[in-house]
Amino acid sequence: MTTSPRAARYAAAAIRISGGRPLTGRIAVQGSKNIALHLYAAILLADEPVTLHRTPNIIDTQVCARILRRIGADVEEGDERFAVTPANVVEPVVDLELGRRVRTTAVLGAAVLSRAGRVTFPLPGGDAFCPRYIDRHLAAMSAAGAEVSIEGDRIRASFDNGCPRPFRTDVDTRYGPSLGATVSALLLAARAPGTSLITHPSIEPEVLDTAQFLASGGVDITLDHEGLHVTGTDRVGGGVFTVAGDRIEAATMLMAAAATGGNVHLEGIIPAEFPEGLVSVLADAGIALHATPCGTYTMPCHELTAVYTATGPHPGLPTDTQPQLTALLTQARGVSRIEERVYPRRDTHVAELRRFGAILSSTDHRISVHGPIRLHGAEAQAEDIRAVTALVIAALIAPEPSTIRGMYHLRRGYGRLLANLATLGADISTDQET
Ligand SMILES: CC(=O)N[C@H]1[C@@H](OP(=O)(O)OP(=O)(O)OC[C@H]2O[C@@H](n3ccc(=O)[nH]c3=O)[C@H](O)[C@@H]2O)O[C@H](CO)[C@@H](O)[C@@H]1O
Ligand SMILES: C=C(OP(=O)(O)O)C(=O)O
Repeated sequence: MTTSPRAARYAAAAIRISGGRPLTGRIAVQGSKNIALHLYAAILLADEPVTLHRTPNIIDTQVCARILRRIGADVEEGDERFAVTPANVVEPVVDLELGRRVRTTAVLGAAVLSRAGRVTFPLPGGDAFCPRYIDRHLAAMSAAGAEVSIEGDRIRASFDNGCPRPFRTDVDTRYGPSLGATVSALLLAARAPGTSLITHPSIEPEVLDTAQFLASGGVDITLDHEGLHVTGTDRVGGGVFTVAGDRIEAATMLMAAAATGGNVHLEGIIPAEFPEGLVSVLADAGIALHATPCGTYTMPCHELTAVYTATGPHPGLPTDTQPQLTALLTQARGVSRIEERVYPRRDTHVAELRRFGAILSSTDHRISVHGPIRLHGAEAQAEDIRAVTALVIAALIAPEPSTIRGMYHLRRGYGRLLANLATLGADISTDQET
């Protein structure tokens, strides 16, 4: 990931927390970071204006808005609102510096290729907790008829005849279906004149919501045992859409509350929006989710229990909740084991959690956590977006003051997480952000 001047400022900023108090109360969940980011790419296909509501106010959406502007779109950013009037002339480049800062760069690249017939984009950024491949994105581009070449960290793709042809592509990887490659393939197929087939697709909400967006714009999409069948159109409609609640932020908040012996009422996300794998591991640990008229409620949990679990593709346990779950399980009775199966490893939080007194180990993709442990205050450094929230949870448990650096990662994905924690009663402050 490249660093911007803002990233350098955030890197020096610290989050200060004095924990040891149960977090209790009611908060509103932001719109989903990952759904919003994939929709920002899909918007590039629309021939009519699009407005998204409930967009999270985070660094990643700001960076993508700038990328869209440089491509030529007329972009208007408001309070949790993002409106785009399509470009008459599409600049077929995902800005090389901005594109290195976000993960959806290859998906943006597919969108520009689909729309403009050619594109140059850099290798994506985002978290760097392990190698994150994009070969299935490039395979979808080739299958759609593009000539694809890689020069250093720059990828070029172009169609001879200026548009994608109907194609068949498989987006499976050794770690399961690729979410991002499924969306890239969808965006290419959406403008191909005929029916394409995407086999072994991811069915994460990011994919289904992007498919719904395209379907409402006139693209015919069906999912069956063979995969996603997509019949493209040469004119994609626009409209108004609302981004679903951020299930990862919601899960983080309820785990923070449970880890401190508190309970939380989450507005803007209902229990059915939490993946089954997450609901069942939380239930095994002793945390039940209840539906309320406008959200989700958790009861205080008196004793957390150790679990054996593994991350997996939707509707399994999301990899993006694994670090927070690791922190929570330091308070659960027994030895917990979590296998990371979406990535070869995702464990930058493990060594940092030890600074709080946690007893845990990590071997390749397996993490073991002993509990319950009385955590103490610590100074820790977060290296990625969910690791930072795992460390925040540890600091909320520890009664002594803690300092966590890595604010950039937090601001990349969460618009008001710290404010929400304060609303629940956390003693939390940050350095002045300039
Ligand atoms: C299926 C899944 O859970 N995907 C997660 C993944 O989406 P994201 O779209 O970022 O990543 P992918 O789903 O594409 O990657 C999943 C795995 O497949 C591998 N891979 C991917 C593409 C490719 O072309 N070749 C390849 O080998 C990756 O290296 C990774 O190990 O990270 C996001 C951020 O953490 C999460 O929100 C998503 O839930
Ligand atoms: C790893 C994540 O983000 P990104 O793919 O943007 O790096 C995440 O959302 O947990």
